[in-house]
Amino acid sequence: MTTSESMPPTEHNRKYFVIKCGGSILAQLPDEFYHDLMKLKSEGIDPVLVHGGGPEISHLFQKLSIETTFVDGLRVTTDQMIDTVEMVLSGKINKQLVRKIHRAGGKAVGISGVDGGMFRCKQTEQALGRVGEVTYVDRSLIEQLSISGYIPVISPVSMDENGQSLNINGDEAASAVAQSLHAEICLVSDIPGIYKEIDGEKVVFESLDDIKIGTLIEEGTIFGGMIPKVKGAVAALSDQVPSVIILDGREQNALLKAVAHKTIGTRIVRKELINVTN
Ligand SMILES: Nc1ncnc2c1ncn2[C@@H]1O[C@H](COP(=O)(O)OP(=O)(O)O)[C@@H](O)[C@H]1O
Ligand SMILES: CC(=O)N[C@@H](CCC(=O)OP(=O)(O)O)C(=O)O
Repeated sequence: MTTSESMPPTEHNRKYFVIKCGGSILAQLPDEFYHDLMKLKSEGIDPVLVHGGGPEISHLFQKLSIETTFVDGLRVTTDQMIDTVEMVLSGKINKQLVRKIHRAGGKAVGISGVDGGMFRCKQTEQALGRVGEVTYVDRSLIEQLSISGYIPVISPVSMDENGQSLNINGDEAASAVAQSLHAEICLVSDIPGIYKEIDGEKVVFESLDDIKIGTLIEEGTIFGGMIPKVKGAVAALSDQVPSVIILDGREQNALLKAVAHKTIGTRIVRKELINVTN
């Protein structure tokens, strides 16, 4: 996946690659991961980072003796909790990532769904409290930063039409960003891909389609934080987003392999595409 050498990238022909870094893996990502980001950028592919930070938020709530609950992988977020969520995601974690990219020799700008009114969101459902879903992404800020040589680092925290902050799941935010940029997505987590336990052994699926994913959720093979991940992935699949890959960010050259469509992690594609390639 490279851009033509004769045609310098403009906002019209840029090739974006959306990378979502889960909170489960952030602290364990090797320096090589950040160097590979720079490599992508130097090869004419614009990485756009979206991050989570669920474990860090849970850890802080535990210290504050505030109980947290999840429904299908989404954190029930009360009015009292939302500011803490925003501080952890848009403050601490966002800036940690920006610092790491700079240490690797790159340039990054940390923003959240609020900045430039990038995400338009609505509350998901009353029972989840201040949890939202993205209904529209204005890609202009991402484009401007990318054109200027920066890697955008996006915290998913956002707001509704009244300016009230909303907690958005990182995987769902990444899916919305990728749809808007017509980019492939790489969901970086702490597992080698989506697996099923067979005779006590975790067998990783090399590829999965939307139909099979539905079955795996129903039978309980896919649970917890993996649910918003695969739902976001399936929602993003389109002519412009042909596949989404879920992988372990600690694997050697994970990002480069994902971009080159080499065998790594689990690739999620639409059913008709699996039929064509298999
Ligand atoms: N079938 C599955 N294959 C792999 N992981 C799964 C599966 N079902 C549920 N999970 C869980 O999903 C977790 C990844 O989701 P999550 O904790 O939200 O990660 P992240 O913080 O990286 O977004 C894994 O650590 C694993 O416990
Ligand atoms: C609504 C909702 O669940 N928001 C997530 C946002 C962070 C996130 O998505 O973090 P991971 O990618 O590490 O799971 C949360 O509060 O945990």
